[in-house]
Amino acid sequence: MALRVDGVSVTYGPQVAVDDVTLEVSSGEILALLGPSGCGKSTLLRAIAGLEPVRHGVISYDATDLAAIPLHRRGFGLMFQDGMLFPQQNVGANVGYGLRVAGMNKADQRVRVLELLEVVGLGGFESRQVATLSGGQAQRVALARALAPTPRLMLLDEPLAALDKSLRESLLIDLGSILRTTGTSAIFVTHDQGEAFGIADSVALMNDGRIRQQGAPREVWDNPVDEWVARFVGYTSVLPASLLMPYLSDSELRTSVMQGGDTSQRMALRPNALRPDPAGLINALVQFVTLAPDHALVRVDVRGWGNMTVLVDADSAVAPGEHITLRLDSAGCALIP
Ligand SMILES: Nc1ncnc2c1ncn2[C@@H]1O[C@H](COP(=O)(O)OP(=O)(O)OP(=O)(O)O)[C@@H](O)[C@H]1O
Repeated sequence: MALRVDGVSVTYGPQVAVDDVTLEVSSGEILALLGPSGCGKSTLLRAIAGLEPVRHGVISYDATDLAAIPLHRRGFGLMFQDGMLFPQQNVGANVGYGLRVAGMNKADQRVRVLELLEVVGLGGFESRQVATLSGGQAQRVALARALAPTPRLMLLDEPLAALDKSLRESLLIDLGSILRTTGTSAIFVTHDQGEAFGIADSVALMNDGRIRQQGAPREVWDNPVDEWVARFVGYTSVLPASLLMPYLSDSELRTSVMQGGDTSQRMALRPNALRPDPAGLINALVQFVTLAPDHALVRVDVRGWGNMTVLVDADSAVAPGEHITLRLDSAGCALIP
């Protein structure tokens, strides 16, 4: 066990920014804290860091309450969207900051700085001025600086948000592999689903200050606990299960629906839940088509169901105004409890 957040609330005046949150990060685990803008992710991270007072609840590390322990003695590394490097210092001095503060001797500092620059792929950069770095290089320096004192937990607040898409993708992979090879536990705050699911062992979905669901990425994808979570993780429609029952071929899912026995049961559908099929029994009218290099998303209207999104192969030509038939594929369906 490592970090435990137990019933924690944080308020700004009358506003409750973090509302009774409980979560755990075990040793070596990467937890992604995912949610829309303003849901309270940064506030929770700042409370864990010791930058925000906790109104209710307890934050502890290895069963020690952190309430009386200030930021610099918690042993946590911090990294933000803007690396906040010290502009007057060169790269080596930036990376060595935490080591100087900890009183490490000069020779050991130098060894550690060079080692960390290698880890983040910036070997040979120690004398460079911060102002001459690209955005991606600056974030690598910020990562090296945070990792240098061997933090027991890294707190990362949207560390890639200021970078362009392709750099974000490659740095995400590097970041994940650096955290894993150094065995560093981490909380990674993001509003980007792809980032969260791409890096994390566990994902906590937050909305309105509360954790709505926490679990392994696959578990959250396959078993969203409610409609909000379902839509947030990419389900595009939610319909009464009774409407879909006649088209479900998967016997296990049919049994679950029947066992639920409750006529208000709902089912969430991803775009891959509906597949074009000449023998399909669901009639749909194509409204518009959005092309991507390897697939297309087709907006259709199904009578009684409303607008639905359908995933089709990039080379299967469908056009607005066309009538097509679809079948229901249980692989893209989830029953909402
Ligand atoms: N210092 C502050 N004073 C007052 N209200 C604040 C303060 N910081 C944040 N808030 C409010 O608390 C709520 C949560 O903000 P927070 O920054 O934690 O959200 P977030 O999920 O990190 O959002 P984003 O992804 O946009 O950064 C918001 O409604 C915000 O306006």
